[in-house]
Amino acid sequence: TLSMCGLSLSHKTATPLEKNPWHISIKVARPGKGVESCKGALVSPYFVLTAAHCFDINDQAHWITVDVGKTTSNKVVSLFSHPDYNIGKLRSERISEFYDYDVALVKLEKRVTFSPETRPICLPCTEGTTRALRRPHPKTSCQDHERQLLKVGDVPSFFVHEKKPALERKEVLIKNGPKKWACQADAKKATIYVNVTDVAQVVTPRFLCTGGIEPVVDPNTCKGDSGGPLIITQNRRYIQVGVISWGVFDVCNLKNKGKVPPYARDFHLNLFTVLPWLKEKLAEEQLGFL
Ligand SMILES: CO[C@H]1CCN(Cc2c(C)cc(C)c3[nH]ccc23)[C@H](CO)C1
Repeated sequence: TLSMCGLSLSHKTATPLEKNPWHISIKVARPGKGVESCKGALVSPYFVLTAAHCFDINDQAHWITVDVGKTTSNKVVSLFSHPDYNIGKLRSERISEFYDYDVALVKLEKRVTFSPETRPICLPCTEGTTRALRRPHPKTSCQDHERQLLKVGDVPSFFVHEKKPALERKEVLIKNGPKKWACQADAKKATIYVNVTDVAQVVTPRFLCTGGIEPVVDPNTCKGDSGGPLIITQNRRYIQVGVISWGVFDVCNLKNKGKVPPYARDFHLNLFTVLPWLKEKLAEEQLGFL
């Protein structure tokens, strides 16, 4: 049977992981170069969805540890970054980091046993999401999912920031209507994008944009939130629509002394734009892709 996705415990005494049972912490310990911290989401018994920029072409599998539920360092067997991800693609235009298609799947050595603190999140265009959206099966299409989840306008969503031992939910609005263009335009205020003439060079159609102060002040991501899920809640079920990719301003960087500018925006890889790749890589996970 297809196990239920996007379920969590929400009572007062539930633990942080029971409230966010899909939450995954990823660490890459590069000898002589320190540890890179990223987050991810459990999407099936074998796979964790995260950001491609968490990894480097020279990373060895045994440098990567993945904390799932209460067990730490599940062994990584393979890493599938999206084939169109290439952080150095615009180097010739003096744009040092390019985050298009910033998404990856980590395959674990051992399948994960689900438990109250270890459960998968729902992915768009799967049967699990059709059920979570309470849409009549099989009439529901992938386009129906997109229309229902990413409505035109300011779309309520959240990401999870890990502040040990807590997992804090940060509510943000996806600017998916008239505010989208101002959201994207602020990307040019990022330090490394000074040479960017047309923002469309770096903010490609793959991104969802959050942050800023209109209509309300949105919390911002930190570098260490990279790879975590951007989540939409429907009927108390959790559906991942994005992967935290990059931000204009790292609110956790102490040099920034916590003063956050109004142009602090965050960009998330929109999962609806990489469905063929997701479907191919997760073909054996019985998620029932539409
Ligand atoms: C475009 O120029 C910027 C690229 C990314 N930024 C780092 C960064 C990454 C890599 C990932 C996530 C999730 C971030 N959230 C906030 C910052 C941040 C720095 C600015 O801090 C320069």
